[in-house]
Amino acid sequence: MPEIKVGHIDDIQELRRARPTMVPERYIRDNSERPTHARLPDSLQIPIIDMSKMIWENDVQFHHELAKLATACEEWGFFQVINHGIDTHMLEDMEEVAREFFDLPLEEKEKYPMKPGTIQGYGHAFVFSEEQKLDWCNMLALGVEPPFIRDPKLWPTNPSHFTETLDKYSVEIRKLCHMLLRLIARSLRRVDDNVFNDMFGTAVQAVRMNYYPPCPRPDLVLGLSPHSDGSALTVLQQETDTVGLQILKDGAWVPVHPIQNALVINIGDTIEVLTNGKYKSVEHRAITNKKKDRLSLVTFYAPSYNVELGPLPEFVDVERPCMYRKYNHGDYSRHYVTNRLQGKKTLEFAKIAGEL
Ligand SMILES: COC(=O)C(/C=C/C1=C(C)CCCC1(C)C)=C/O[C@H]1C=C(C)C(=O)O1
Ligand SMILES: O=C(O)CCC(=O)C(=O)O
Ligand SMILES: [Fe+2]
Repeated sequence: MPEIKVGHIDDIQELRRARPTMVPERYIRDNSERPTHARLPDSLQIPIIDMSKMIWENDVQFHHELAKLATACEEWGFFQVINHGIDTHMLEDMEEVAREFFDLPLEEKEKYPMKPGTIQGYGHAFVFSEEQKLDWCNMLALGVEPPFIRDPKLWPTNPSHFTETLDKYSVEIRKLCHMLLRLIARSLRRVDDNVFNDMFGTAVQAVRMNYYPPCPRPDLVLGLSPHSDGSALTVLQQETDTVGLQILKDGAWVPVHPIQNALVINIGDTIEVLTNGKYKSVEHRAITNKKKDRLSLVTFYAPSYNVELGPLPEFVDVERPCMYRKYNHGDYSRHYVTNRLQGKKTLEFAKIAGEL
Protein backbone atom coordinates (compact mmCIF):
# COMPACT_ATOMS: atom_id res chain seq x y z
CA MET A 1 0.00 0.00 0.00
CA PRO A 2 1.37 3.52 -0.81
CA GLU A 3 2.31 5.68 2.18
CA ILE A 4 -0.75 7.44 3.63
CA LYS A 5 -0.20 11.15 4.35
CA VAL A 6 -2.89 12.57 6.61
CA GLY A 7 -1.03 15.57 8.05
CA HIS A 8 -1.44 16.57 11.68
CA ILE A 9 -4.76 15.52 13.17
CA ASP A 10 -5.84 17.27 16.34
CA ASP A 11 -7.18 15.34 19.26
CA ILE A 12 -10.68 16.78 19.65
CA GLN A 13 -10.70 16.80 23.43
CA GLU A 14 -7.41 18.73 23.42
CA LEU A 15 -8.73 21.09 20.77
CA ARG A 16 -11.75 21.77 22.96
CA ARG A 17 -9.71 22.53 26.02
CA ALA A 18 -8.86 25.98 24.60
CA ARG A 19 -12.64 26.66 24.37
CA PRO A 20 -12.49 27.96 20.80
CA THR A 21 -15.47 29.82 19.34
CA MET A 22 -14.75 28.50 15.85
CA VAL A 23 -13.68 25.08 14.54
CA PRO A 24 -10.60 24.45 12.35
CA GLU A 25 -11.16 24.40 8.59
CA ARG A 26 -10.52 20.63 8.29
CA TYR A 27 -13.74 19.97 10.23
CA ILE A 28 -16.02 22.38 8.39
CA ARG A 29 -18.29 20.51 6.02
CA ASP A 30 -19.57 21.68 2.66
CA ASN A 31 -23.10 23.04 2.82
CA SER A 32 -24.63 19.85 1.43
CA GLU A 33 -23.09 17.73 4.21
CA ARG A 34 -23.92 19.93 7.20
CA PRO A 35 -26.34 18.66 9.84
CA THR A 36 -30.06 18.91 9.19
CA HIS A 37 -32.72 17.71 11.58
CA ALA A 38 -35.95 16.12 10.39
CA ARG A 39 -38.62 15.74 13.03
CA LEU A 40 -40.69 12.61 12.95
CA PRO A 41 -44.13 12.44 14.53
CA ASP A 42 -44.02 10.33 17.72
CA SER A 43 -46.01 7.64 15.93
CA LEU A 44 -43.14 7.24 13.49
CA GLN A 45 -40.03 6.66 15.56
CA ILE A 46 -37.66 3.78 14.84
CA PRO A 47 -39.29 0.50 15.86
CA ILE A 48 -38.88 -0.87 19.38
CA ILE A 49 -38.64 -4.63 19.75
CA ASP A 50 -39.45 -6.10 23.13
CA MET A 51 -37.35 -9.23 23.47
CA SER A 52 -39.26 -10.43 26.51
CA LYS A 53 -42.14 -11.06 24.12
CA MET A 54 -40.00 -13.34 21.97
CA ILE A 55 -39.29 -16.18 24.35
CA TRP A 56 -42.20 -18.55 23.75
CA GLU A 57 -42.45 -19.33 20.06
CA ASN A 58 -46.05 -20.51 20.23
CA ASP A 59 -47.26 -17.32 21.78
CA VAL A 60 -49.37 -14.81 19.82
CA GLN A 61 -47.13 -12.00 21.03
CA PHE A 62 -44.06 -13.78 19.63
CA HIS A 63 -45.52 -13.60 16.13
CA HIS A 64 -46.64 -10.01 16.59
CA GLU A 65 -43.13 -8.98 17.68
CA LEU A 66 -41.56 -11.03 14.87
CA ALA A 67 -43.70 -9.17 12.32
CA LYS A 68 -42.51 -5.87 13.85
CA LEU A 69 -38.92 -7.08 13.52
CA ALA A 70 -39.46 -7.91 9.83
CA THR A 71 -40.86 -4.42 9.18
CA ALA A 72 -37.99 -2.83 11.12
CA CYS A 73 -35.37 -4.65 9.04
CA GLU A 74 -37.14 -4.05 5.74
CA GLU A 75 -38.20 -0.45 6.13
CA TRP A 76 -35.77 1.03 8.66
CA GLY A 77 -32.66 -1.14 8.85
CA PHE A 78 -32.64 -0.03 12.51
CA PHE A 79 -34.53 -0.89 15.68
CA GLN A 80 -34.09 -0.59 19.43
CA VAL A 81 -34.28 -3.66 21.64
CA ILE A 82 -35.69 -3.49 25.15
CA ASN A 83 -35.78 -6.25 27.76
CA HIS A 84 -32.80 -7.83 26.00
CA GLY A 85 -31.70 -9.64 29.17
CA ILE A 86 -28.25 -8.04 29.48
CA ASP A 87 -27.59 -6.88 33.03
CA THR A 88 -27.92 -3.10 33.05
CA HIS A 89 -25.03 -2.86 35.56
CA MET A 90 -22.82 -4.41 32.94
CA LEU A 91 -23.89 -1.78 30.39
CA GLU A 92 -23.20 0.95 32.95
CA ASP A 93 -19.81 -0.53 33.87
CA MET A 94 -18.79 -0.52 30.21
CA GLU A 95 -19.87 3.07 29.83
CA GLU A 96 -17.95 4.02 32.95
CA VAL A 97 -14.63 2.45 31.90
CA ALA A 98 -14.95 3.94 28.42
CA ARG A 99 -15.54 7.39 29.89
CA GLU A 100 -12.65 6.93 32.30
CA PHE A 101 -10.42 6.09 29.36
CA PHE A 102 -11.45 9.13 27.30
CA ASP A 103 -10.96 11.35 30.38
CA LEU A 104 -7.30 10.35 30.70
CA PRO A 105 -4.57 12.81 29.73
CA LEU A 106 -3.63 12.66 26.06
CA GLU A 107 -0.14 11.20 26.75
CA GLU A 108 -1.81 8.21 28.39
CA LYS A 109 -4.28 7.60 25.52
CA GLU A 110 -1.50 8.00 22.97
CA LYS A 111 0.08 4.83 24.33
CA TYR A 112 -2.48 3.02 22.16
CA PRO A 113 -2.13 4.83 18.84
CA MET A 114 -4.25 4.10 15.80
CA LYS A 115 -1.57 4.50 13.15
CA PRO A 116 -2.56 5.98 9.76
CA GLY A 117 -4.12 3.34 7.55
CA THR A 118 -4.83 1.02 10.51
CA ILE A 119 -8.14 0.46 12.22
CA GLN A 120 -7.37 -0.41 15.85
CA GLY A 121 -6.32 1.81 18.74
CA TYR A 122 -7.00 5.39 19.81
CA GLY A 123 -7.28 8.07 17.13
CA HIS A 124 -9.08 8.92 13.91
CA ALA A 125 -10.15 5.98 11.74
CA PHE A 126 -10.81 6.16 7.99
CA VAL A 127 -8.55 9.15 7.28
CA PHE A 128 -6.58 8.68 4.06
CA SER A 129 -5.61 12.17 2.86
CA GLU A 130 -4.88 15.70 4.00
CA GLU A 131 -7.83 17.03 1.99
CA GLN A 132 -10.43 14.82 3.64
CA LYS A 133 -12.84 16.50 6.07
CA LEU A 134 -12.45 15.19 9.61
CA ASP A 135 -15.03 13.96 12.09
CA TRP A 136 -15.49 15.72 15.45
CA CYS A 137 -14.81 12.54 17.37
CA ASN A 138 -12.14 10.66 19.30
CA MET A 139 -12.25 6.89 18.88
CA LEU A 140 -10.92 3.76 20.46
CA ALA A 141 -11.40 0.71 18.20
CA LEU A 142 -10.42 -2.82 19.17
CA GLY A 143 -10.73 -6.27 17.63
CA VAL A 144 -12.25 -8.64 20.21
CA GLU A 145 -12.92 -12.06 18.66
CA PRO A 146 -11.56 -14.37 17.41
CA PRO A 147 -8.32 -14.02 19.37
CA PHE A 148 -6.12 -13.60 16.28
CA ILE A 149 -7.67 -10.17 15.53
CA ARG A 150 -6.80 -8.88 19.03
CA ASP A 151 -3.86 -6.61 19.45
CA PRO A 152 -3.28 -6.72 23.24
CA LYS A 153 -0.80 -3.80 23.04
CA LEU A 154 -3.76 -1.58 22.10
CA TRP A 155 -5.99 -2.63 25.00
CA PRO A 156 -5.77 0.05 27.69
CA THR A 157 -4.33 -0.99 31.04
CA ASN A 158 -5.75 2.22 32.48
CA PRO A 159 -8.43 2.10 33.84
CA SER A 160 -7.18 -1.16 35.33
CA HIS A 161 -10.46 -3.05 34.90
CA PHE A 162 -10.88 -2.03 31.24
CA THR A 163 -10.00 -5.44 29.71
CA GLU A 164 -12.04 -7.45 32.18
CA THR A 165 -15.08 -5.21 31.70
CA LEU A 166 -14.86 -5.22 27.90
CA ASP A 167 -14.42 -8.99 27.83
CA LYS A 168 -17.50 -9.61 30.00
CA TYR A 169 -19.51 -7.09 28.01
CA SER A 170 -18.47 -8.63 24.70
CA VAL A 171 -19.55 -12.12 25.77
CA GLU A 172 -23.06 -10.82 26.48
CA ILE A 173 -23.27 -8.77 23.28
CA ARG A 174 -22.10 -11.81 21.30
CA LYS A 175 -24.93 -13.92 22.77
CA LEU A 176 -27.39 -11.17 21.89
CA CYS A 177 -26.14 -11.06 18.27
CA HIS A 178 -26.49 -14.83 18.02
CA MET A 179 -30.06 -14.63 19.31
CA LEU A 180 -30.95 -11.71 17.05
CA LEU A 181 -29.58 -13.48 13.98
CA ARG A 182 -31.86 -16.45 14.72
CA LEU A 183 -34.86 -14.14 15.07
CA ILE A 184 -33.95 -12.19 11.95
CA ALA A 185 -33.66 -15.45 10.00
CA ARG A 186 -37.07 -16.56 11.35
CA SER A 187 -38.61 -13.21 10.44
CA LEU A 188 -37.60 -13.73 6.80
CA ARG A 189 -39.82 -16.85 6.68
CA ARG A 190 -37.90 -18.49 3.84
CA VAL A 191 -34.75 -19.78 5.51
CA ASP A 192 -33.74 -21.95 8.45
CA ASP A 193 -33.41 -20.15 11.82
CA ASN A 194 -29.70 -21.03 11.95
CA VAL A 195 -28.81 -20.03 8.43
CA PHE A 196 -26.72 -16.97 9.41
CA ASN A 197 -25.11 -18.37 12.56
CA ASP A 198 -24.14 -21.58 10.73
CA MET A 199 -22.76 -19.72 7.76
CA PHE A 200 -20.72 -17.16 9.75
CA GLY A 201 -18.42 -19.68 11.45
CA THR A 202 -16.49 -18.10 14.33
CA ALA A 203 -17.86 -14.60 13.94
CA VAL A 204 -15.59 -11.56 13.98
CA GLN A 205 -16.43 -9.10 16.74
CA ALA A 206 -14.94 -5.65 17.10
CA VAL A 207 -15.79 -2.70 19.27
CA ARG A 208 -15.54 1.00 18.61
CA MET A 209 -15.98 3.57 21.35
CA ASN A 210 -16.85 6.97 19.95
CA TYR A 211 -16.44 10.03 22.15
CA TYR A 212 -17.91 13.27 20.78
CA PRO A 213 -16.79 16.34 22.77
CA PRO A 214 -19.10 19.38 22.74
CA CYS A 215 -18.54 21.48 19.63
CA PRO A 216 -18.72 25.30 19.42
CA ARG A 217 -20.31 25.06 15.94
CA PRO A 218 -22.35 21.83 15.72
CA ASP A 219 -24.11 23.32 12.68
CA LEU A 220 -20.89 23.09 10.63
CA VAL A 221 -19.40 19.72 11.54
CA LEU A 222 -20.24 16.03 11.72
CA GLY A 223 -19.38 13.76 14.64
CA LEU A 224 -19.16 10.77 12.32
CA SER A 225 -19.45 10.80 8.50
CA PRO A 226 -22.40 9.08 6.82
CA HIS A 227 -21.80 5.37 6.29
CA SER A 228 -23.37 1.96 6.36
CA ASP A 229 -21.74 -0.66 8.59
CA GLY A 230 -19.61 -3.39 7.02
CA SER A 231 -20.80 -5.87 9.62
CA ALA A 232 -23.73 -8.31 9.60
CA LEU A 233 -25.24 -6.68 12.69
CA THR A 234 -24.20 -3.72 14.80
CA VAL A 235 -25.15 -3.17 18.44
CA LEU A 236 -24.95 0.40 19.67
CA GLN A 237 -25.20 1.55 23.24
CA GLN A 238 -25.82 5.25 23.80
CA GLU A 239 -26.33 7.42 26.84
CA THR A 240 -29.80 8.80 27.37
CA ASP A 241 -29.08 12.47 27.84
CA THR A 242 -27.93 13.44 24.33
CA VAL A 243 -29.21 12.79 20.84
CA GLY A 244 -26.52 12.32 18.19
CA LEU A 245 -27.26 9.33 15.96
CA GLN A 246 -29.24 10.08 12.79
CA ILE A 247 -30.40 7.63 10.13
CA LEU A 248 -31.30 8.36 6.54
CA LYS A 249 -34.99 7.61 6.13
CA ASP A 250 -36.78 8.47 2.88
CA GLY A 251 -34.14 11.10 2.07
CA ALA A 252 -34.23 12.85 5.48
CA TRP A 253 -31.87 12.54 8.46
CA VAL A 254 -33.96 11.44 11.42
CA PRO A 255 -32.72 11.20 15.02
CA VAL A 256 -32.64 8.01 17.06
CA HIS A 257 -33.88 9.07 20.48
CA PRO A 258 -32.17 7.13 23.25
CA ILE A 259 -34.29 4.92 25.50
CA GLN A 260 -33.04 3.99 28.97
CA ASN A 261 -31.31 0.55 28.92
CA ALA A 262 -32.23 -0.11 25.28
CA LEU A 263 -29.69 -1.12 22.65
CA VAL A 264 -29.84 0.16 19.09
CA ILE A 265 -29.42 -2.57 16.48
CA ASN A 266 -28.74 -2.06 12.82
CA ILE A 267 -28.56 -4.35 9.86
CA GLY A 268 -25.11 -4.27 8.25
CA ASP A 269 -23.94 -4.79 4.69
CA THR A 270 -23.62 -8.60 5.09
CA ILE A 271 -27.33 -9.10 5.81
CA GLU A 272 -28.28 -6.71 3.02
CA VAL A 273 -26.26 -8.82 0.57
CA LEU A 274 -27.47 -12.20 1.87
CA THR A 275 -31.13 -11.12 1.63
CA ASN A 276 -30.49 -9.55 -1.80
CA GLY A 277 -31.49 -6.12 -0.48
CA LYS A 278 -34.71 -7.19 1.27
CA TYR A 279 -33.28 -6.19 4.66
CA LYS A 280 -31.44 -2.89 4.45
CA SER A 281 -28.08 -1.70 5.71
CA VAL A 282 -29.10 1.90 6.23
CA GLU A 283 -26.85 4.93 6.03
CA HIS A 284 -26.34 6.76 9.32
CA ARG A 285 -24.13 9.44 10.86
CA ALA A 286 -23.56 11.24 14.15
CA ILE A 287 -23.95 14.92 14.86
CA THR A 288 -22.49 16.88 17.77
CA ASN A 289 -23.91 19.11 20.48
CA LYS A 290 -22.91 22.57 21.61
CA LYS A 291 -23.01 22.00 25.35
CA LYS A 292 -22.93 18.26 25.92
CA ASP A 293 -20.48 15.52 25.10
CA ARG A 294 -21.66 12.10 23.95
CA LEU A 295 -20.34 8.56 24.14
CA SER A 296 -21.44 5.64 22.00
CA LEU A 297 -20.24 2.05 22.36
CA VAL A 298 -20.52 0.14 19.13
CA THR A 299 -20.05 -3.59 18.51
CA PHE A 300 -19.61 -4.87 14.96
CA TYR A 301 -20.52 -8.53 14.50
CA ALA A 302 -19.49 -10.05 11.19
CA PRO A 303 -18.82 -13.40 9.48
CA SER A 304 -15.45 -15.10 9.74
CA TYR A 305 -13.04 -13.73 7.11
CA ASN A 306 -13.00 -16.97 5.11
CA VAL A 307 -16.76 -16.94 4.45
CA GLU A 308 -17.94 -16.55 0.85
CA LEU A 309 -21.00 -14.31 0.62
CA GLY A 310 -23.65 -13.56 -1.99
CA PRO A 311 -27.45 -13.39 -2.09
CA LEU A 312 -29.15 -16.54 -0.80
CA PRO A 313 -31.15 -18.23 -3.60
CA GLU A 314 -34.37 -17.86 -1.53
CA PHE A 315 -34.22 -14.09 -2.12
CA VAL A 316 -33.54 -14.06 -5.82
CA ASP A 317 -36.36 -14.30 -8.37
CA VAL A 318 -37.67 -12.57 -11.48
CA GLU A 319 -39.13 -9.73 -9.44
CA ARG A 320 -35.90 -9.27 -7.49
CA PRO A 321 -32.97 -10.24 -9.69
CA CYS A 322 -29.60 -10.88 -8.09
CA MET A 323 -28.12 -7.51 -7.07
CA TYR A 324 -24.78 -8.57 -5.59
CA ARG A 325 -21.97 -10.77 -6.80
CA LYS A 326 -20.28 -13.49 -4.77
CA TYR A 327 -17.28 -12.32 -2.76
CA ASN A 328 -15.09 -13.23 0.18
CA HIS A 329 -15.87 -11.39 3.45
CA GLY A 330 -12.16 -11.02 4.28
CA ASP A 331 -11.72 -9.16 0.96
CA TYR A 332 -14.73 -6.97 1.80
CA SER A 333 -13.30 -6.20 5.25
CA ARG A 334 -10.00 -5.11 3.67
CA HIS A 335 -11.89 -2.97 1.17
CA TYR A 336 -14.04 -1.43 3.93
CA VAL A 337 -11.17 -0.46 6.18
CA THR A 338 -9.02 0.98 3.39
CA ASN A 339 -11.64 3.44 2.14
CA ARG A 340 -13.10 6.50 3.76
CA LEU A 341 -16.66 6.43 5.09
CA GLN A 342 -18.83 7.66 2.27
CA GLY A 343 -22.46 6.71 2.57
CA LYS A 344 -23.18 3.37 0.93
CA LYS A 345 -20.30 3.65 -1.52
CA THR A 346 -18.32 0.82 0.10
CA LEU A 347 -21.03 -1.69 -0.80
CA GLU A 348 -20.51 -0.91 -4.50
CA PHE A 349 -17.67 -3.42 -4.11
CA ALA A 350 -20.32 -6.16 -4.32
CA LYS A 351 -22.98 -4.57 -6.52
CA ILE A 352 -23.71 -6.04 -9.90
CA ALA A 353 -23.50 -3.20 -12.41
CA GLY A 354 -26.90 -2.16 -13.71
CA GLU A 355 -28.78 -3.35 -10.62
CA LEU A 356 -30.18 -0.83 -8.07
C1 LIG B 1 -12.95 1.62 13.31
O1 LIG B 1 -13.45 0.35 13.11
C2 LIG B 1 -14.52 0.14 12.32
O2 LIG B 1 -15.20 1.03 11.97
C3 LIG B 1 -14.84 -1.20 11.92
C4 LIG B 1 -13.79 -2.10 12.09
C5 LIG B 1 -13.81 -3.18 12.74
C6 LIG B 1 -12.73 -4.10 12.86
C7 LIG B 1 -11.75 -3.92 13.82
C8 LIG B 1 -11.70 -2.75 14.75
C9 LIG B 1 -10.70 -4.93 14.04
C10 LIG B 1 -10.54 -5.91 12.94
C11 LIG B 1 -11.83 -6.36 12.41
C12 LIG B 1 -12.77 -5.27 11.91
C13 LIG B 1 -12.46 -4.87 10.48
C14 LIG B 1 -14.16 -5.88 11.94
C15 LIG B 1 -16.04 -1.54 11.39
O3 LIG B 1 -16.43 -2.82 11.36
C16 LIG B 1 -17.18 -3.29 10.31
C17 LIG B 1 -16.49 -3.22 9.03
C18 LIG B 1 -16.35 -4.46 8.54
C19 LIG B 1 -15.81 -4.88 7.21
C20 LIG B 1 -16.85 -5.36 9.48
O4 LIG B 1 -16.87 -6.59 9.35
O5 LIG B 1 -17.34 -4.68 10.54
O1 LIG C 1 -22.18 7.34 17.59
C1 LIG C 1 -23.12 6.96 16.92
O2 LIG C 1 -24.28 7.11 17.26
C2 LIG C 1 -22.86 6.29 15.58
C3 LIG C 1 -21.72 5.32 15.62
C4 LIG C 1 -21.59 4.51 14.37
O3 LIG C 1 -22.40 4.56 13.49
C5 LIG C 1 -20.42 3.63 14.21
O4 LIG C 1 -19.52 3.66 15.07
O5 LIG C 1 -20.38 2.90 13.19
FE1 LIG D 1 -22.12 2.88 12.06
